[in-house]
Amino acid sequence: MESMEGRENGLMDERRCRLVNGGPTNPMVTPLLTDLYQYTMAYAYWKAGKHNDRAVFDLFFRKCPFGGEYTVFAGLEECIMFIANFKLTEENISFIRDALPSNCEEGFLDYLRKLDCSDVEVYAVPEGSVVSPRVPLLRVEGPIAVVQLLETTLLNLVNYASLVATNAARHRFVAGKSKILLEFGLRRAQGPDGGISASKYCYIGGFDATSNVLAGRLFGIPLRGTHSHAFVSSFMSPDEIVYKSLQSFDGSTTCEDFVGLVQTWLNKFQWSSSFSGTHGETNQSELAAFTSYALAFPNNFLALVDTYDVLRSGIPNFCAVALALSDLGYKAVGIRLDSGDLAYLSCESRRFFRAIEKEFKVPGFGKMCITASNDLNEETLDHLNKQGHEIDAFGIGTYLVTCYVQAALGCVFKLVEINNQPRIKLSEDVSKVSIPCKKRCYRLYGKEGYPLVDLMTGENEPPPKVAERILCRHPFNESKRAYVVPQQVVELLKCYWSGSSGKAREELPPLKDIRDRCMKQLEQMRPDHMRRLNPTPYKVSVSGKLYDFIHFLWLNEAPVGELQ
Ligand SMILES: Nc1ncnc2c1ncn2[C@@H]1O[C@H](COP(=O)(O)OP(=O)(O)OP(=O)(O)O)[C@@H](O)[C@H]1O
Ligand SMILES: O=P(O)(O)OC[C@H]1O[C@H](OP(=O)(O)OP(=O)(O)O)[C@H](O)[C@@H]1O
Ligand SMILES: O=C(O)c1cccnc1
Ligand SMILES: [Mg+2]
Repeated sequence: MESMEGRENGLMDERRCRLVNGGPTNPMVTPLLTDLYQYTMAYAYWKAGKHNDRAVFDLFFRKCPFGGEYTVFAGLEECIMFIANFKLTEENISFIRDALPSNCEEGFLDYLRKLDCSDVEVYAVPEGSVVSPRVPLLRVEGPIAVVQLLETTLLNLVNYASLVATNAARHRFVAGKSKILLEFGLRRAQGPDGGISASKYCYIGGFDATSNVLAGRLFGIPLRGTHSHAFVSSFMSPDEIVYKSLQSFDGSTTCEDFVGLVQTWLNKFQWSSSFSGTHGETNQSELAAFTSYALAFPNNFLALVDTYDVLRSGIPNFCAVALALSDLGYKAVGIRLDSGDLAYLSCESRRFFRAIEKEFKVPGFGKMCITASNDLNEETLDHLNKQGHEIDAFGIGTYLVTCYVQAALGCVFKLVEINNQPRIKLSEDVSKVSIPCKKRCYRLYGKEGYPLVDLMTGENEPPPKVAERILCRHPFNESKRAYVVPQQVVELLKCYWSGSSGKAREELPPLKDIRDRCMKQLEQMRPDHMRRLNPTPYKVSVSGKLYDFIHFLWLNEAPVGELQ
């Protein structure tokens, strides 16, 4: 399916420059896109003279979405652009003044006037990485009042991005590498930002293209599309077609009556022994629509074949037009099925295409691209695979972009250290206890090249070394521990923002590189972590030293109960 051909419109570099200078994609991403309590806390920190206390926060999630054991991290570029451009305007400041209680001191407004992220540092896992619960995706360090003000916006930028990228990756996993995946969700997405974000992050997660024109413009994502039922049903009869001539592909001849040529082909099916009985009269208004589309796009002809009757009308009509094009040296692209039993209809369509290739000696006709759409999701892709089908490309909208199976990822932003003092957040629910300290995080790989475990250590602990045995402990379950001899050690958190400190930081890569990273990392995962049913949990652990410290702090902070 080549219509509206994938245009890698070379915008990637231009886009990056625009972003660096212009800030996040969505102009609503400003310091006011936050919860009120971030400003009330900032005021209270300021009032207590504590606003410049040095804080470290971790942004992480607690459980992989969709019942899986992997998550794709996305949204980092937008976070860094937000931080780089974090500055309150006078208008913002006067709005905050009105939003806070009237007894708040004016001095706070002067403080807000000078506020930016020049004293903030962000360490993050590279965007497009496969990540696991509890491991910080971002570690944000800086004056507590400023970092507190970043919380909601950073969570907003990471939560949906990572959820939908993971959803896309899961659809890719079920569809298989060889299939074309098209994101068709804009009309069903949760508002304009939902639509644009879905297109960007589904591309990272492994989709090939989008129908969303603005996403193509903004991010250089390949654009693809077919046509709708409205186009088909807008035609009444072939008599409507006024401009009937079509030049051959090589420009050497002109067919003055392309409509007639199509009709000749349709008649041939009726007389051919191979096709007799497969169809009677086809729908003439549909034939008119297909013929018109071919006249408009002779190089990119495809047809939505389910408006009237796929096998009795859509397919023979499509084939008649495709064969007429073939007479003039053009190669049709294929069909789209948007209703009915997609497995059955795709197999029958393929059978018809192959029969035509054989009967009329048109090489390649049997390989015509079959696209399917209509409420597709991971589950239906899996069912289609089990039944056997002949679909080459899937157009997926609603279930993909709305993340129908799971509404949110549940990333949180927790204080782990203040003025070099580690902090812990306790909970009755062990999975909600935060892991204290400014940490370093590593991915340890085993002999077979698979990642074995993600390991968190204290900041000043020596890093794990290749071929050296290291104890990895479950952060909360005493009995779960293992020695690991890594064959490769990769540090996960890298510096992406260093304020005005001059410290070296990572470049923000083009979207295509982020997508490549994602594809590569997903391929590297051990297959049992990836399976849809009861996947093996991927291990996330802490060093022995960090384990001891967590439990020391836990006992220190938790009040001892008294039984009466
Ligand atoms: N072979 C198949 N196996 C499993 N699910 C399928 C198969 N073929 C289609 N589906 C799914 O079944 C559902 C059919 O939905 P529905 O009955 O609403 O559509 P339809 O009647 O085919 O088309 P429409 O109402 O849009 O004309 C869709 O979610 C589709 O993705
Ligand atoms: O089904 P989705 O995964 O959301 O994919 C996008 C859908 O949008 C289009 O039609 P639309 O749904 O607007 O109308 P139709 O289904 O009635 O043809 C298209 O034909 C798909 O069916
Ligand atoms: O191009 C298409 O076929 C398309 C685009 C959006 C939604 N449904 C279909
Ligand atoms: Mg639909």
